[in-house]
Amino acid sequence: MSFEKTPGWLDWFANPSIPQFRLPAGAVDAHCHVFGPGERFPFAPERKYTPCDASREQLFALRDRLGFARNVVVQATCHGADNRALVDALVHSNGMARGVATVRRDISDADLQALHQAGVRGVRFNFVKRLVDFTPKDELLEIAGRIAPLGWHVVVYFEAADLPELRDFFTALPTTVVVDHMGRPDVTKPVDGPEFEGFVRLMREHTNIWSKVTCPERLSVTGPRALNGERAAYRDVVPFARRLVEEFPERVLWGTDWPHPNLKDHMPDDGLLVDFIPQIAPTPDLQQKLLVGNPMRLYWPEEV
Ligand SMILES: O=C(O)/C=C(\C=C(/O)C(=O)O)C(=O)O
Repeated sequence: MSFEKTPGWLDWFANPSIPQFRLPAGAVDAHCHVFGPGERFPFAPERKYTPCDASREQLFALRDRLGFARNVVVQATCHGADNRALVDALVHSNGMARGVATVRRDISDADLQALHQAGVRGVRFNFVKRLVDFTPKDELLEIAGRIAPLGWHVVVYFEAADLPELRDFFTALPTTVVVDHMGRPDVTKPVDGPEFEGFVRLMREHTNIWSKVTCPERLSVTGPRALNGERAAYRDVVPFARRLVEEFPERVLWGTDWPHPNLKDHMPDDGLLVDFIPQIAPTPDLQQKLLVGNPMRLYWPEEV
């Protein structure tokens, strides 16, 4: 079956630069996806976008080029709750990839066990309206109750404006909760303004809540333009990510978000994204926790 990409779709960056920042040994790309290939793993009928293909082989080649050792592959909404492409990537990673799946309330215990065997260690609850249809909170709580005994966690993706309405639901979850992309803050607002302060307070008051300090390319208004010839970019996102890294050094994760779905104005050079890391995690200790210690504790606890 062939699929026509959403009009205007931006394909992932074909020839990413080698980062100047040398990743620590054992670094984990803790947020990335695989798309199909559609011929082998059809995209879900209920999807809100149709991407290009982005195979496990291409993901692992990027991993090696950038200097990562491991991946956490997150189910993309274009595959709905059909986790076959994700599982295929995990079982062909020689144990170097773990996964975050999307499941529905009717999934059997046997299928949950099979996902665990393949390397899945979490489920994703997506609240971004342009990506998914509404799922009742009671269904999500039921799923969370079923995956908690497996030692899994819940990854949540939402728009900042929706946090007030979602806060009580997040704090009721019986697992570790990992927030995608810092809850998508409006970086044109002050980093110590009421909006982001609300997110920081959520993490401060609930030590089971983590955040990915990812996707400057999605959040930035200043964009990828480097300053004075430096390779640094997305400078307006730095204060937000750096605040979380410095205040919660044991509860942050980083990932490329390759192959970068639904970007509209540019496609980032993944090597440039890696060079963004020292700006938000300015010391070797913070980099070690962000890139190795924290993701290993969450996804490979048996090896820690
Ligand atoms: O890749 C991301 O994390 C962000 C996006 C898409 C998804 O997460 C997805 O389709 O699962 C987005 O903002 O469009």
